[in-house]
Amino acid sequence: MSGLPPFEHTPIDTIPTTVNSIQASFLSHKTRQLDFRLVQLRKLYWGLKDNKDLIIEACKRDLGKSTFETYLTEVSWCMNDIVFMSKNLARFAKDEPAEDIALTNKFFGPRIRKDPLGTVLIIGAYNFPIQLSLGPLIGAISAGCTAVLKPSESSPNAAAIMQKIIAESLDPSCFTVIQGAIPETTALLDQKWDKIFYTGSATVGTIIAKKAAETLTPITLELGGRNPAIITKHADPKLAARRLLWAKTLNAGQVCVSQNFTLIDKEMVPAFLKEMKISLQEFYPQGAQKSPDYGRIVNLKQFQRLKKMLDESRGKIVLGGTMDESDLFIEPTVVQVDSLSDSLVAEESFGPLMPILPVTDLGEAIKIANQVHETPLGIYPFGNQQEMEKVLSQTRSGGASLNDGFFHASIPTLPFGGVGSSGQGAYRGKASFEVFTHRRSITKTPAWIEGMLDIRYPPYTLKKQQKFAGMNDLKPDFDREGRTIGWVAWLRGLFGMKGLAAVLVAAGIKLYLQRRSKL
Ligand SMILES: NC(=O)c1ccc[n+]([C@@H]2O[C@H](COP(=O)([O-])OP(=O)(O)OC[C@H]3O[C@@H](n4cnc5c(N)ncnc54)[C@H](O)[C@@H]3O)[C@@H](O)[C@H]2O)c1
Ligand SMILES: CC1=C(/C=C/C(C)=C/C=C/C(C)=C/C=C/C=C(C)/C=C/C=C(C)/C=C/C=C(\C)C=O)C(C)(C)CCC1
Repeated sequence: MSGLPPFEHTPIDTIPTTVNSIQASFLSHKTRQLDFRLVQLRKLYWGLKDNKDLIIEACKRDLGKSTFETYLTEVSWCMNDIVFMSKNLARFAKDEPAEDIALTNKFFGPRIRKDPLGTVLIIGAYNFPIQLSLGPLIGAISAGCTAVLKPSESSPNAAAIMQKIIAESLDPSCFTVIQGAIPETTALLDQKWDKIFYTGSATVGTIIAKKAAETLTPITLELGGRNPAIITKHADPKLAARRLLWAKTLNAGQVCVSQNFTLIDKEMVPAFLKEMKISLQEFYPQGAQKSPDYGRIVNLKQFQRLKKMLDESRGKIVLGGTMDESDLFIEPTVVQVDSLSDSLVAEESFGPLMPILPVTDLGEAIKIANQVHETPLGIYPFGNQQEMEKVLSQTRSGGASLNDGFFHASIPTLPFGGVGSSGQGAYRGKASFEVFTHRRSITKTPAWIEGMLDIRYPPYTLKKQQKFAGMNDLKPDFDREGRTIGWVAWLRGLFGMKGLAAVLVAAGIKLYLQRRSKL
């Protein structure tokens, strides 16, 4: 008896009614109250704390995740997220004075109200089943939305324990879990949502985006990888090996942001492989399969997909390579490949396979990185400062870690998301609140100002137009060639100043600003 609840598909015919009632709760306005949101968040915190051991057990069963990794990346991750939100929510939710408002418009008190988007659907992925489902849910609760969560059916124990925690901790009229796979998700997508937040593959992301487009439903898509690491000849091979091995062994490489392939200067290959071997031995002295720290592939289907990728590779296995289907175990495996079309480079592995492709120089590495995936989720250059800056300035990606594998993604309050085909929208920290929030622009026109507003009403006259232009038109600080014009020309344009007067005033302003910046 583990105490883990069973995973049970939600009957499909109940889905429309459930969604209707969650929508009705949004329209009851109770989630708009800040106190209500805070209480929900705090109850979820205690629900997680009280069920910590069951979550650890669930992730062990679903993914062979170690207690350490489940604690770090799932339980403590979400609990910290809640404490952070609870401490900052009042600040995030407060009306903001609008930025960049001209003096004449200040009278109308322009401000930004943070409105909840409404009723949202959150669809989770299997690899970090708790974090990738509850992270967005914490954002939705904070923003004042009501929500339905559809966890991944591929991590059924984690899905079931989340359902229990949510049912016991949160207001069931506002937040609920629907369990299931494609049929249940399809039934959910047939409902009208105010936002869909999806984490998973680009293939399913496309299905979601098409469905959402039918009703102009906004979406956030957190999609997949094919992320490059780049090692130049100036990199430290020991650091690169250790850090990239970590990024591919956490959760047995089932991490959307881990490197999918490594482009390595050919001079560095022997040193890098030597250090990789040492690091692997240090991480798992008795071998990865015997280590309690190393996870398993989520299911047989994914195991066989990874095996096929390795079998079809024309590369040479230089480290690891053992597999055990009965245990869903795949050893951390480094394969030296010689072509971009190799099965290990062409597809996202989402497992502990580490192809390395030798290149002649950084220029070639950047060219290949851009060719394989124009906009990956992450990019990981190792080299000197100049080389890493060059990688940043000549590539695009959702995020980047210099001199590391996906460090940026392990900082919980840094906005996280893809770009282009690796996703759209970002969350975590304040961004989790914002992604479920509409920034509603508001003004209030005072009654007493009516006399001054006269110029906006017909009948229109040239005099009214000139008055409006005098008040409203901005003076350009650029000339007809697109060049920024200096202080002297700008003052001349602004005040009609002539020659020496403009030069003197400009010099005076410049001197004043220089002195102030020194203070
Ligand atoms: N960017 C991120 O934050 C992030 C995080 C984790 C995983 N991923 C990506 O997700 C992929 C692996 O995760 P996965 O296998 O759980 O993804 P997946 O796309 O197979 O499944 C994700 C979710 O979509 C649902 N789903 C699957 N097929 C569907 C269909 N035809 N119609 C409607 N819904 C459907 C599933 O039930 C599940 O809840 C990888 O590509 C990985 O890179 C991205
Ligand atoms: C201790 C001192 C210092 C600081 C040390 C620091 C900052 C150590 C950091 C350790 C880290 C970052 C450990 C790793 C944690 C890994 C985590 C949290 C992994 C998270 C994985 C995630 C979120 C996966 C996501 C997956 C997704 C989205 C898709 O699949 C100094 C340096 C300050 C000095 C004093 C001592």
